Parts: sequence; structure tokens; C-alpha cells
Amino acid sequence: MAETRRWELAAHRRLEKGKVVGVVVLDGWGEAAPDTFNCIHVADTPTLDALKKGGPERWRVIKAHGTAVGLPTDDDMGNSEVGHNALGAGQIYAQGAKLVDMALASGKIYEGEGFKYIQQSFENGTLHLIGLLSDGGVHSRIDQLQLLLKGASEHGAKRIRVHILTDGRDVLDGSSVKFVELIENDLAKLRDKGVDARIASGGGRMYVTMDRYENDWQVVKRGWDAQVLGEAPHKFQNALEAVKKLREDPKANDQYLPPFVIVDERGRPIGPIMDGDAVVTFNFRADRMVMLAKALEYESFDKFDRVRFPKIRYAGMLQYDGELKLPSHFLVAPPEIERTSGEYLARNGIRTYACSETVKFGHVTFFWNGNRSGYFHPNLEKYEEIPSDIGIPFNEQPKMKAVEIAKKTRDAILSRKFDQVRVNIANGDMVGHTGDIEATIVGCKAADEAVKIVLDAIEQVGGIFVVTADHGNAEDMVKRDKSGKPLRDKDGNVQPLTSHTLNPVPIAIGGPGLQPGVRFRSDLPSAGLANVAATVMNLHGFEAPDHYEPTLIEVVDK
Ligand SMILES: O=C(O)[C@H](O)COP(=O)(O)O
Ligand SMILES: [Mn+2]
Ligand SMILES: [Mn+2]
Repeated sequence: MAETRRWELAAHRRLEKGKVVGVVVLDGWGEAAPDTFNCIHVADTPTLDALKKGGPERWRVIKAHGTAVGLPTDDDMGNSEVGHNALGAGQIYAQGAKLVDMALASGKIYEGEGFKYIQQSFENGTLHLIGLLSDGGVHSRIDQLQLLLKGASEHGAKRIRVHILTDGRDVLDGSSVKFVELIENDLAKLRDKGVDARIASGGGRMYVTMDRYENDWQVVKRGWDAQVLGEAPHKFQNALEAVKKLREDPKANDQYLPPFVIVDERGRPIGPIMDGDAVVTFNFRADRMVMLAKALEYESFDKFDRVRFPKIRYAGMLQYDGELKLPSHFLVAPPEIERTSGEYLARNGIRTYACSETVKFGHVTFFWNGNRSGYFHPNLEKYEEIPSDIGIPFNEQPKMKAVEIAKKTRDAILSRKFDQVRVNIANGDMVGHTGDIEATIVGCKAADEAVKIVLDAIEQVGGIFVVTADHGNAEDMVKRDKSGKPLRDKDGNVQPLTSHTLNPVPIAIGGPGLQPGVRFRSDLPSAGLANVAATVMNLHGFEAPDHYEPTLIEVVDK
């Protein structure tokens, strides 16, 4: 069926071609009731407030979590990968989390090429499992790791080493202890069955291993030293003691725990990665595993000194980059996100500029284009990255590069060299993840200022804007009870919510180029992020392909 589809898009019956369309994605910017823990509400955000007044015809909310973005259930919060995939692809795909669930439930994971490949190391080598240890469901899920541990041992793994990355970002800070206990319990059961299974190393996800978009290779190096070389500044006899001890530092935070290795009575690391071993990175999400995948797989590599490059059999939980075919072995085939709006528009001559700062750059390029790196049409596209701050938590620089991104985008708009400009403004999300309420308020204000710069430029060229978000975060910064009341400890302190939320996100359209009769339809109350691509195509003057989720807009006579 897909092969017979044409790439050429039909002209829209009512909407003209030739307007510059500015698509702004506010990362981590959900819609929620006014509240002191709603940083978007508390912050001074005149631009977004004005857009909201355009509802219901030019402002509304759309779903950004759960099944609306291809996640297993409606209890799953949205995230950048699935959010930008849906925004760019215009279609809802079963995402990595769900595909892994299905492969584990059916047992097919053990019959695939990837598992058969690593299995060859089980006789004489160790199986290493590296990944994020939590039930956040954004990059990985602990229940999938538990099933994989059991399944791998039943399929011949005799010696297993788990290299954990503590979370505190997609889940509450401090929850690392309970997740380590859970896995230690499972490993003890495996040991009872004669499998030599232990946690071998660990560290906080933002400080060890899980950098993204090559922002800071030192993060990956710290992980490499612990996981592969068995070297780290902290040494403990077991992981529970490690996490508990490291958390005694008053400034400790699961996201940033320093690297540690587990050692035996004689102080020797119990699980460095050696020649002949098998390695699985058990995150299903790509962005924060690609860098490690390169270090594990590429013979030639110059990002840091690996000291030792063990000859291993390596598989990702998924293939993380479809264009680079990385890693070349994987346990579960990733969703085949095809016929994205980026590809359609490039093939129909639309000139596109995409911009963000490093920590979100791949969101408006790689994720937007269906986890595909590179351009569709280099002559028509320009992707520009503004370097992010390195090595500081974002609550220390909450304005991030919002204004710089907006100014570059303004220049791109005013150059009139592009038909679409697409940006991601990171503050609501990146500062929201720190749990620092004051800083998040500052970040939201900066994001609003950046939006104004882009909208002013759109105004100058007679263009159209679409302002939306990929999922919630900054609009709710506190852990709540079932009735929605903030939970307080005995001293009256609230527990900051560092994660994303289940809230819907706003979408606003406008600009001088928007024809007077264009408004949001009222017959799609459950629409979600995947409905945005068809909307944007319409605003470029094209009908959307019929396999896309329906457009959010209609044109009425005025
Ligand atoms: O990777 C992260 O920073 C978080 O786990 C999820 O945030 P994102 O989906 O907004 O990137
Ligand atoms: Mn995001
Ligand atoms: Mn986030």
C-alpha cells in the first residue's frame, strides 16, 4: 500500500501556498489549572497569555501522552521522543516501549537475530546490561529489565552484570534506592538458581552515560570507565550501599550521582566488560543511548580515549538510529516511522530551517523526522544548532539559549530563504526537570520572550505561526495525592516533581498570513500531537495525505 502512495501533495482547496510558516515547540509546556506550582501560570508570559485569548478558534489543547502518542497506556506521560515523532510524522505509531513489551510478552525477543547474536557469548562470557533503572517509561522500564534478566538466564546466560543509571528525572528524586532494592532482589533469586548475577557499576543518568546529541562526551567517558574499565572514584561492596551512601551528601541527587563500581573483598571490580562478553543497552529510547552505542560499536572512535576496546557482541534494545543503522544488532525492531511531514514537504519543494540548542537539537531534526539523522534534501533544508551550556545544571542558567535560538530563527525568517522555520525552546522542560521552582519560573519567562521574537518576525514577513508543545512539565512541579493536593512531609515541605506530566498541551495558530476564515475545528475534541502535521501542511497550502491524522483546522467563509 505505502509504495503506491504518491509523494506529490495536492493543492489545498482553500489555502494559498507561499506563506512562511513558523512552528514553535515549547518543550515541557503543558496546560493546567492556575496554581502556585504551575510555573507557567506564575511566570510572566504575556505572549502565550495573549495567544490563549484566541481560543477556541485559534487556541486549544491537544493530547500529548499515552496512546495518543503510541505509548502502551494512558497512564504513560508524554516525552520528547514520542511527542516530536508524532508532531513530525502526522501518524500514531506503536512506540519502542510498547514494541518491547510485546516482544517480551510473546517471547519473540529471544527468537530474534539480536538475541541469538549475543547468546553466542553466554557460554564463555558475561552478559552486561546497561541502562536507566526506573519505572519512568521514557527511556526504559525496570519491569522490562526484570523480564529480560529472567529470560536471558533461562536462555543460557550464566554470568550477568547489570550497570545501572539512577534516574530522579522521569521519577521522583530518591527513588533510586527502591529500584536498586527491587533489582537486587531479582538478582539474588537468580543466584539461588546458580546464575552469577550482580550489579557491577552505577551512576546518575545526567552525569554518567546518558548525555545526548554529543553535548558532553565526558559524561559517556565516566560511564565507560566504570562499566568497561571497572574504574570509578567510588567503590562499594554492593549497589544498595553505594546508592544509600552517595545520597548522604546533602546535595546528592539521583540524576547526578557520581560513578561507582562494585568491588570484591580484595578491591577488584566485579564486572568490567571484557573480550568475549555480550552487552545489551536496555533503554528503548534512542537519544541518550546513541553516544554509548557509538563507543561500544565503532572500531574507529576519537571522542575520548577508550583505553581498552573490548571485542564484544553488542545489541541495543532497539536500533537507535535508522540512518546510521546503529547499533547494527538489536533485540527489537524499532517502529518504522515513514512518510514524515518533513519528507513530504521537502519532496514538494518546501524550504525548511530547523533550530534548537544542543540538548534539544535532535528533537526538531532527528525525532521530528522519525528517528532519522541527516537531511532529506540538503539544498532545501538547513538545520542549525546553538551550543548548550556544558556541565551545569539548568537551574543555574534557566534562560538557557532561548533568546539565541529565537534570534537565529528571526534571521532565518527575515532572510526569506525558508518556507518553514521550526524551533524547540527547551526551558520549560530542562529547567522543570531540575525540580527548582524559582528557576523554572525564570525559564518560562525566557521561553515566552523567545516566542515573541519569532512571532514578531513572522508578523514582519506576513507569515503564519503554530505554537505548541511536546508534553507537559513546567505546569506542574509538585507531587500530589490522588485528589490533586500537594503532598507535604512532616516539616511541611513539598516533594518537587521533576518528571513530565499527563497534561494536554496548548496549540495556537495566527499571524497576518492566516486567512480570515481559518479556525480550529470543533469536531476533534480528542485530537493529539499527531494531528499537527496535517495542520501545518494545510498552512503551507497543501492537502495532507489521507493516511495522516486529520487536520485541526477548517476554513469557513468570512
Ligand atoms: O531525557 C530526558 O531529559 C528526560 O528523560 C525526558 O525528557 P524529554 O523527553 O523532554 O527529552
Ligand atoms: Mn520534551
Ligand atoms: Mn523532558
